Amino acid sequence: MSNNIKVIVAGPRGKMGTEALKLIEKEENLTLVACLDRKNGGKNVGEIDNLPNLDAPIFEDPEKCLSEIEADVLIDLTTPENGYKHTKLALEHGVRPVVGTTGFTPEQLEELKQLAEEKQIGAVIAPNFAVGAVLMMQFSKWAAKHFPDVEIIEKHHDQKLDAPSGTAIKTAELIREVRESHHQGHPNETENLTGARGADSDGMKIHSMRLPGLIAHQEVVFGGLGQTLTIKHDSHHRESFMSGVKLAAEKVMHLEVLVYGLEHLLD
Ligand SMILES: NC(=O)C1=CN([C@@H]2O[C@H](COP(=O)(O)OP(=O)(O)OC[C@H]3O[C@@H](n4cnc5c(N)ncnc54)[C@H](OP(=O)(O)O)[C@@H]3O)[C@@H](O)[C@H]2O)C=CC1
Ligand SMILES: O=C(O)C1=N[C@H](C(=O)O)C[C@H](O)C1
Repeated sequence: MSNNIKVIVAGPRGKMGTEALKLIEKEENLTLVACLDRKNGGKNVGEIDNLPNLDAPIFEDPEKCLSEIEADVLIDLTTPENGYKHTKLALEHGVRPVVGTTGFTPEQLEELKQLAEEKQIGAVIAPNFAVGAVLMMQFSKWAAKHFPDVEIIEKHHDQKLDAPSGTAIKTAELIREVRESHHQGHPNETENLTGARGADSDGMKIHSMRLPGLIAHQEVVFGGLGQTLTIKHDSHHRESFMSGVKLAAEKVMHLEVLVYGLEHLLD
């Protein structure tokens, strides 16, 4: 374990960013050296209402932040567009990105992977930092070997920007590694209301629900002759993601490539 990891957090006022600051506040081996926000530039974290009382400057300009601050890791919990820009800039400045932000395109992921390889800098992009969710995805991959007919139902709070969730996309990708590509349902089925059958990923269906009161939940439902199997995970609180964020911040210090998914860091 690295002793003192100097961390920049992007998106500190967000739901996840604030939770990440609380994590850093209580972990002795993590030190907050700056935050990247889209307001409050020039202020100190400790001055901002509802944020932990941590002593670190806030920057609005990512280039300035990464040039002026000596940091080991950038934890990004922002939006797809900004998260991608921050990750790229961090790699260019030799700062290891730990990215929870979802909604990157496959092309962006590939570009970031190549950049990390070129710079020989570790990076972690994890669509879900909750260990239970990682297990749910791995169990689903196993189940899909035996049950090739599967639908994914992901349920999130109604402030979420991207659909389907990064977790649902990653689950479908893992299932695709073992499932023979085929259309599901009746070959002549019609949608009398557009979208009724959900999004299509290689014949698998993905359904996205957005409601107040939800946090982050997913069910992977497999159907076989005379039986169904449901693999389900619920994050009831954003604390559920923080042990994964900590693990990623520690492990990324020893990586020289980009890894996509927390499963690559778990024993
Ligand atoms: N990997 C995982 O385990 C998890 C990933 N996520 C993902 O993390 C991301 C954040 O989620 P969540 O915290 O719920 O979202 P929030 O909307 O609560 O937080 C996002 C924060 O990012 C800020 N922001 C936007 N653009 C910038 C920028 N250019 N520079 C600095 N800050 C910026 C926003 O500022 P403002 O308030 O001004 O809009 C906001 O405070 C999402 O992509 C989500 O899918 C979420 C949960 C778990
Ligand atoms: O936006 C969220 O809240 C979450 N986003 C991630 C995703 O898109 O999968 C992880 C988790 O589901 C919460």
